[in-house]
Amino acid sequence: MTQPVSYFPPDDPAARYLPARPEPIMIRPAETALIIVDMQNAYASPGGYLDHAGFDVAGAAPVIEKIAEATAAARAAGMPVVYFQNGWDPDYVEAGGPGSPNWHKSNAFKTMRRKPELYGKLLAKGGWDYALVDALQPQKGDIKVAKPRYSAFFNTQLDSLLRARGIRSLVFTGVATNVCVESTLRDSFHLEYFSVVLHDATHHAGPAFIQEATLYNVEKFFGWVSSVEEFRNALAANINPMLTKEKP
Ligand SMILES: NC(=O)N/C=C\C(=O)O
Repeated sequence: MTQPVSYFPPDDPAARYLPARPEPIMIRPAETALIIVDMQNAYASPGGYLDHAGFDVAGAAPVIEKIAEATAAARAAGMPVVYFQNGWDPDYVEAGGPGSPNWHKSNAFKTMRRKPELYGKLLAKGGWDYALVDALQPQKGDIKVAKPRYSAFFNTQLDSLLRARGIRSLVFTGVATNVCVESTLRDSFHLEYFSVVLHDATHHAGPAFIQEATLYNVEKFFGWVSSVEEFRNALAANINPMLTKEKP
């Protein structure tokens, strides 16, 4: 067994050994949150914002199933589940207007300028596009974070909500790997969280190489990369393998 990264004694009985790249990492379920990034119709459904903007969303369907699996495993382990929802009020005041780079760079705004009939629909709170996909609905007690920009740590209560629960590790799923997942994960690194991406529970916006680019960045610079199966197995194990005689 490869020596894992750990911020606590790795033979803690409450800890779980999560295989990951570039090395395994120990997580304590009670100090870990499962993060579900922007699984809204906008990003994961045909007819949503990304689809209108010309991105291929076909890969989102298997990701929805994988996130459901990861969520069930997290719930069974007593791990908090956090849902992000990206967007703005229906008048787009929160989007910033021409004084904000968001108004110029957002592909939702570019699309609405090209197709004015979509104005007030894309990523507008209260609408279908903004809503979370039916298959991934929060349950009572889950944490919901509405975010107005790519990083969920910006202009939200996310950091306080996590710190108040003693969360030290984050496990990321959702869309888009290279935009909101990566932006939030980068900020999490600077805020001293240990972050893992479940690669098969994320989908990118853009060409296939950009998924690999983000996973490379995470593995090399900002965190760890694992899979839903490894996450499920780690949580299902009822004994910390670092306690056994086989430990390195
Ligand atoms: N959730 C995301 O990664 N969003 C990406 C693009 C956008 O919101 O315009």
